[in-house]
Order: sequence, then structure tokens, then C-alpha cells
Amino acid sequence: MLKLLRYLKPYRTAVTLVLVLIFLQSLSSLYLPYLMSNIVDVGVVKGDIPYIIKIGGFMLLVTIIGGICAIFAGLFASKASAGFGQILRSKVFTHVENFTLHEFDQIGTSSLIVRTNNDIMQVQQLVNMMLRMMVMAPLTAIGGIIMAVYTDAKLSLIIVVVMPVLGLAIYAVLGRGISLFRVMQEKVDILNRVLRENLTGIRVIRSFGRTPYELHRFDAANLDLTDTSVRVYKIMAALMPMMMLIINLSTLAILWFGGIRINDGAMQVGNLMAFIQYVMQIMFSVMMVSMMAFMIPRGQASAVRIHEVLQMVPEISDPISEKMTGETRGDIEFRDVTFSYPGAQEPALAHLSFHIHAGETTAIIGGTGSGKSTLIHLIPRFYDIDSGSILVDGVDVREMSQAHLRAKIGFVPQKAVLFSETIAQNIRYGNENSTDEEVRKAAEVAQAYEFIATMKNGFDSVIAQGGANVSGGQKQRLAIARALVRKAEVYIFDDSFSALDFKTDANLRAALKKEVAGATVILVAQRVSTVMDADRIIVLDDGKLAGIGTHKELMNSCSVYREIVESQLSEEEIA
Ligand SMILES: Nc1ncnc2c1ncn2[C@@H]1O[C@H](COP(=O)(O)OP(=O)(O)OP(=O)(O)O)[C@@H](O)[C@H]1O
Repeated sequence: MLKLLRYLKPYRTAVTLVLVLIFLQSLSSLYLPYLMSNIVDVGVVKGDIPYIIKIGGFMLLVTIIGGICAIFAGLFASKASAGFGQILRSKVFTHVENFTLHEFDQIGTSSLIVRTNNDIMQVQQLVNMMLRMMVMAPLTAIGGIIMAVYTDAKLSLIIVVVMPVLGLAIYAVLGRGISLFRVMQEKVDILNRVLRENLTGIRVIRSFGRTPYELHRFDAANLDLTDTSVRVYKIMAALMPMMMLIINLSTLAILWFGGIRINDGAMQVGNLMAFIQYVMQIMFSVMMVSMMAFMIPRGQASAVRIHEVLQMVPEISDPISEKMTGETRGDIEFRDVTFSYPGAQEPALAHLSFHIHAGETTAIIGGTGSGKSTLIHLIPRFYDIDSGSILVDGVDVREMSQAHLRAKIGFVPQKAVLFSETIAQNIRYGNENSTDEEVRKAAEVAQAYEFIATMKNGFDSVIAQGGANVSGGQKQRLAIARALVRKAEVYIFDDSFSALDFKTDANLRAALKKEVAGATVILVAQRVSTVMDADRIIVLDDGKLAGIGTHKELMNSCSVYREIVESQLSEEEIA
């Protein structure tokens, strides 16, 4: 928690103002009972009306000043804590932006969302409360004790008896509640994950008739969270009546013993009234502290989860001295590359060596799970390899900056991702400096122009969240157009033509050939018809290189390739 508090630094002035204003507010509330006892003991007893009016007016003034201090303290505390939350959210977001896919896999997307929203909100609320109570609680407690002793030292012995009882009661209750908070946040994570899967997978759930099962899954997670919350709040609920009971019993004891002292002439009525108020103030400040003790562990649990994200060092970082690439543009070489996913028993790719020359079109084919996507994810350095090296334009990808490396690449992922912006903005995402003409050209080459033209607002049509208002094939074509405006040296298409019909696929490849002439093209595909014309085809089998060559060469030399071809093409087509 303390580590996160440094993000309050820009709000130093607001924090100082809160502390000063709260100090003044606390002083005013300590002063009021003293004034009231004077009104009773001097004004009321002696029937001195001008004195009552004078001190009464002064009390009103002190109350107004205290009230104004409280209002402004609340305002500045909210400003500081909201600003703190905003800084923390953007820190987490910026940090997460640098994560490699490995860190995303490790924490999980849902948990990252909860940590950025819910956890930061918890810490923000705690900061707001702490700013206001940090000064008020101790000052009121200590000031209250001093004033109570000053008012009647003997009667103050009651405080000595009551305080440990109150302390012990609070400790007993909170001790049980605190450990449940971390569990509660973990359950919020789980509920969020189930909710996310349900909302994103709604079509699958409906088509397989799994709605009742999903409802059950959601209910289970929801009930689980509710159970823990109820347990926590039951404990919290016990706290208040218990404290009120102790406070009321104390007031009773004060009235009893105070009454005896008044009877003996050792105390005045006004002093007894003031004394009761001081004891109330002391006890309420203990309540404040206990509320803080209740909220701190909760905020602390969230702070730990936020800190965990912030202190995670991305597995991949830029080299201290970056090497620039030479003259060649789009040359890629794998030298004995082995790569395993974290925790996997077998490497996903083993001892791969091949050379893709600049300007060539290379296709990668292989069965599902053979490692095609993994291979192309290594070129933009989404993951670091276990051994061997990957050279782009003669330089190891680990020796150049990620920005320099990725600027060379136009990447079209297997699952096209669009943002909820206009079509033009989505295409321009690949190159923000591209002109309208370039955006239109890219759409034409990607065979997207026709369907965009039929849309009501053309290139200004807005894509719905998750690309819900375009088809799978249309999404793929927009993702391809986005890569094309990049004017990259290397284009990587990860099974990006799978949702296109044969005619569109063929037209797209023909247009692409002209458009990207001179650039290196790497395309992963399942269809033999898509890869047949490539300058070179890499065949993967269970993470290993099964063959490399042209279609003709592989038909003669590679049994894995032959099997794939025979399973897809008729004999005439093969011939
Ligand atoms: N993020 C990941 N964490 C752990 N293992 C993974 C991850 N991604 C892929 N794998 C594993 O690595 C292997 C290769 O997967 P990859 O996605 O590269 O195959 P692919 O040939 O592209 O398959 P497909 O054609 O079905 O897309 C598979 O066994 C897969 O289970």
C-alpha cells in the first residue's frame, strides 16, 4: 500500500490542505463541549442571558467554521484520491501495454481488468478515507482524553476501564473478517472470468443449447462470491451494535458516577454534559480507527494485487544498445530455433532452420497444432526462444528494438480484431499517416472495397464492439487492409484467408502479388490451393520441419505434404 502512495505526490498541496482543514475541524469539535459546559454552569445556573447569547453565538461561529473546514477537506480529499486513482490506472495500463503474451497468460485477462478497475477503486476509496480520518481519529481521541481529564480527572477512570474492553471487542471481530477480504477479491476475479466467457461466447452457448449450464456456472460463481461477502458483512454488522452497546453502557456509567459526584458537590452539571461528549468523541474516534482497520486490509489486498502487476518485469525488453539492420529489407533466417511455452513438457518448435529471402512468398502448412502460429509469432518477437537465433535483415531480433523490428512487419492475426471505430480508422490503425487514397487502395486489394461501398456510411461506418456488425470474412479483409497500409517489408498472414470463399481468396492473392511485389510474404494456410503458388513452402509436423521447397519439389520429397495435398485435391488438380 505504502509503495502505491507515491502516486499521491502530484496532489501534495491538496493532501496538505486536507490535513490542515481536518485539524481545524477536530479542534472545533473539541472546543464545542467546553463552551457548552460554560453556558450551563455559568449562564444557565446563574440565569445570565447575555452570557448565554454571547457564548451561544460563539458556538454557532465555531460550528460554522468546523463545517466549512469539513466541506473543503472532503472536496480536497476527493480531488486527491480521484487523481491518485487516475494516475494509478494509467500506470497499470501503460505497464500492461508492455507485457509480452507470457505475462498476459500468467495473470489472465479477466484478472487484469478487475485489477485495473475494481482493485484500484478499492485503494482509491481507502486513500480518500485515510486522508480524512488519519488526522481526525488520533487528534480527537487524544484531545478528547486531555479535555475529559481536564474536565474531571476522577471520572476519567471510566475511560481507562472502557477503552481496553472496546479495543479487545474490535480486535476479536476484525481478526475474523480481515482474512476473508483477499478471498473475496479472488472470487470477484472468478465471477468476472465467467461473465466474460459468457458474453463473448454467447453464440456458441446458444447454438449448443448450453444456456442452462452457463446459468448454473454463473450462479455458482455468483453465490460463492455472495457467501463470502455475506460472511464478511455479518462480521461487520456485529461490530456496530457491539460498539454502540459499549458506548451506551459507558454513558450510563458516566451518568451514574457523575450523578454521585454532582450530589457530593465535586462536579457541575455542565461539566458532566461536556464529559459525556468527550467520551463520545473518544469512542467515535476509536470506531473510526476500527473502520479504517476494517478497510485497510481490504485496500491492502487490492494494493498487493495492483503492485503485483506493476512490479512484473516484462520477459521481453529492448537491448541496451540496439543494432540497426543493414541494406536488405525483409530477409528472415531461423537458425536451429527451439521454443517451448512456459510450463509445457515438449517444445512447440524444435531445431528449426530455414532462410526466407527478401521478396519471396513463403507459405507454412501443417496439421493443427503443428506450430504454424507459434512460428510466425516468433518473428515479431511476441515470445523469446529457448535456443538458436532468429535473424531479420541479418540482425538477431533480440538485438534490435521491438519498435524497429515491428515497424518492418504487417501482421494479420488468425483471429481478426477490430476496434469500435470507423472502418477508415480501423484500416488507418496500420499506418496513421496513410492518406484516404491509400486507405481506399488497401481496401481494394484486400477485396473489402465492394462491401464497404454498400454500407450506408462507407468508410465512415462504425464497427460495433468486437466487430459484431461485419462477417468473419469481412473482418479478415479489413485486418488485411490494415496490414497493407503499413507498406511493410514483411507481411505475415496467419491463416488470414480461411474465412474467404475460393474466388475471393484467389482474387485477393492475385491483387496482393502486385501490391506487395518486393516485400516478403509469409502466409500460414490450411488450404493447399492457397499455398501452391508460393516460392517456397515450409511443412511443419509436430513442431519439426518436415520439408521445405516448392509444391513440385515437396510432392516428390515430402510424405507429410503429399498426404495433405492428397486429402484436399482431386487427382486432376494434383496432376
Ligand atoms: N499460449 C500458449 N500456451 C501454451 N501452449 C500453447 C500456446 N499457444 C499454443 N500452444 C501449444 O503449442 C502448440 C502449437 O500451437 P500453434 O497454435 O502454433 O499451432 P498451429 O499449427 O498454428 O495450429 P492451428 O492450425 O490449429 O492454428 C500446440 O500444441 C498448442 O497447444
